[in-house]
Amino acid sequence: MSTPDAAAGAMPPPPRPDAADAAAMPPPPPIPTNSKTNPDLPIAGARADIVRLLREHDFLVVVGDTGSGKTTQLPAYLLEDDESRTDNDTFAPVAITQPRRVAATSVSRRVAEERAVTLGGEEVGYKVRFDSVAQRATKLTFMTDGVLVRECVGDGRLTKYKTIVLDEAHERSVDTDVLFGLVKQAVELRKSTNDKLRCVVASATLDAARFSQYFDGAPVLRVPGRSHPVDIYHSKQQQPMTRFGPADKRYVSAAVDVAVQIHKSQNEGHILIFLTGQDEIENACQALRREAAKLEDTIVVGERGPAMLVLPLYGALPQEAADRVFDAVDASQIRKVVVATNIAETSLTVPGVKYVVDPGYVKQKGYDPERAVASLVVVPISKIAAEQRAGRAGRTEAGQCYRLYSKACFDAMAPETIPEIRRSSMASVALALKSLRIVDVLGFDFLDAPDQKQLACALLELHALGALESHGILTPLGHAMASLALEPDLARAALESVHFTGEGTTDPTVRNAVLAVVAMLSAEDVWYVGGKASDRRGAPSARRDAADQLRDEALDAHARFRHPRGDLISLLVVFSEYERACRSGGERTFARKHSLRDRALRFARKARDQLDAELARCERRENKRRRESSDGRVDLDEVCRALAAGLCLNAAERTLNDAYLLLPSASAHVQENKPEKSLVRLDAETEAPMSRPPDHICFHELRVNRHAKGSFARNVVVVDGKWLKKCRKRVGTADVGLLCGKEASTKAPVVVAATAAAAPAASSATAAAPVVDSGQAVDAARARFLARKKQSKTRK
Ligand SMILES: Nc1ncnc2c1ncn2[C@@H]1O[C@H](COP(=O)(O)OP(=O)(O)OP(=O)(O)O)[C@@H](O)[C@H]1O
Repeated sequence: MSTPDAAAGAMPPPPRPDAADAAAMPPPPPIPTNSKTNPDLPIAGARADIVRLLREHDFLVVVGDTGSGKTTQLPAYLLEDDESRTDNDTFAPVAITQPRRVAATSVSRRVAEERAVTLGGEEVGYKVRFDSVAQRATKLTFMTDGVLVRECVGDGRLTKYKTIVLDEAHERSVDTDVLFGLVKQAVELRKSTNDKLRCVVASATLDAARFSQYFDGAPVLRVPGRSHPVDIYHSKQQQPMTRFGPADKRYVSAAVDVAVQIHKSQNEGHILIFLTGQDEIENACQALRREAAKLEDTIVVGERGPAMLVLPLYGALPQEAADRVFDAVDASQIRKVVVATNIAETSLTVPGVKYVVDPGYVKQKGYDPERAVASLVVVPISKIAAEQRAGRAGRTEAGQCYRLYSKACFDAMAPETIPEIRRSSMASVALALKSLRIVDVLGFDFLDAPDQKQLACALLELHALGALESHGILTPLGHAMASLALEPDLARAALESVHFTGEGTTDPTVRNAVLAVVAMLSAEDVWYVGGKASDRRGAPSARRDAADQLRDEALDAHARFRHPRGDLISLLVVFSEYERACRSGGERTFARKHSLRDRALRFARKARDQLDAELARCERRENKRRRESSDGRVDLDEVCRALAAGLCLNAAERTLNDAYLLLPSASAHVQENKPEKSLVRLDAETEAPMSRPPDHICFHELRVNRHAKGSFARNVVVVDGKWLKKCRKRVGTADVGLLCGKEASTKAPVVVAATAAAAPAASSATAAAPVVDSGQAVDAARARFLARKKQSKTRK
């Protein structure tokens, strides 16, 4: 079927998906007279087409310019159409996915405002990780992709909903890509029933033909027109790039300078600056505040313009801090300067933003499958991202976008962002798919099949962590891991702390301690070190001395928390002392006094409470009883042992010169090109409290430090070699073919062949068969035998 491509608004009338159908089409449903939608937005012209096409097709692709009204208006059209109908064929409840929590919360608030209803009532709500403001019957629920993926885990047919709107589909996070396949499957499952599920895929910029083809030849509706025009200015200079990202951080000071210039010379209107991460943002905020203070001092009486209000916005910010960005202010008195990561790139409307400053970089997740380590790298953005950023300036009035890169540089940008699934750890993706009973994960219907090698490694990791049987079925432990809102390694640690798979009762002090560590790892970095890193290197000596002093003071303040058993236990000490401070009402001063990040502590506390409830559900299912702790003291051996069970695939042992040698990853036995032996070191702060370097460590993160020329294990915990041996006993014993529910073959391992990434999913999975040593061969044969036995039992 060819792709129908419709247009709305000022364009010629949309060609129908099929001419014969069009002739027989019923007239478009009338727009309710009491509509609470905005008739002035470009999407309003396409309203009738949206409703009609969605009644006729299971899938609809809507491509509309940024600000045309896809996010806020389209779901409301579906709701109002329901209200004007008398039959039972309704669109609501509708789930609308957003790539990020700040988008889900702020957009739902906007829609509730437009509809003059209370957020969290029957009409509009939101659900994000660790926070749900919605009822079961809420008709329009905005949620992150991740939340909907997790709902699919519990209900593969998504029976709660009648329509799914996959918004910002171009963002291509792992969750979005998984959702494409899951929603497609749910629509298929409900196709032949009278409880149809429909799906709208919406974006400002996506390859409509590819999406249409993937979603069963869905019609494509184009909605041209922005709410307001945006003038774009390019810089004449080119930022030098290296293999590791921009050559220096000049773009941060350049962005600050441009914002200050705008503030001094331009009319009212808020400014939005895009930077790559929290540290950069906090540094830029400090610089902007310094500039604002200087301006205040030099302003001539009577010439005072609006004062600058500098606000950060990044993913790890707690809700209240993020909310400040959206608070209404009098623009004649205050000019907001919001310094944000790319979380402000899609869906968000910061009312009154008129100027966007875009240096053209983003921090992206990368993944090194050889060492099974995730990393973050700063890379140039794609054209799509640049357009989205510019789009933020024209939301509530005409705007301007200042690109700190040349037009030539823009022309050279990649057209779209590489999907996250192509550059991240697949462990949680594979776990989610397995918990949906998708056995042949390598054959899953992805829009873009991820790297087969990474996916195969993820399966091996999950098997090594005890989440998968050798024939690819999820173990009870794996099911429990999938039900926790955590990465598989941390979920494993949490479940180990309650002896999920073992005998005995749970020691609540150990359980709570592990949960505290896991919650702290889910928050932003708690250790706050004042002074800019760039000031400590190569700055004039006075600035360097001041920065060094700030840093030393912070490290001194942190030293009291540092524990000889490693950073993870130090985090536990911080958390416990913070809790004590909260109980005595001293939480407000605690962070400042000890040079810690208050937001991280508050976030961790909330995350711990949520995890506590989730883990309690698992314990109830397992019928675990809690033992009364005799004296309330935490058995740190048990805490470290539980953490080791989760992090055992990130483990290293000491070599003679106090460097640490990484233990083989779960997939090392099937690697065709064996990875180089990798040495890592400990940070000075981790090492300081230890009387001697430990023999074995596990870690949560590995950082490559280009200045110190080496890799450093971060968030380390000291573990016992015996524990590691026990937790790692499944490492290297699995067969990827079997893990995908197929027969193991004795041929070479497809998973790591140089051509594996390019091979189509299904065929590579069929052929997959790791090379195994004789011990592993026996295990694999036994697994095959058990799988066959199980199959024949099922047949009987
Ligand atoms: N919080 C808000 N305050 C003021 N106006 C808003 C707000 N949210 C949305 N709007 C208005 O509604 C318009 C449509 O917003 P909406 O988010 O629905 O557009 P969109 O097409 O989804 O854009 P994008 O593709 O950028 O997400 C905006 O351009 C803006 O004019």
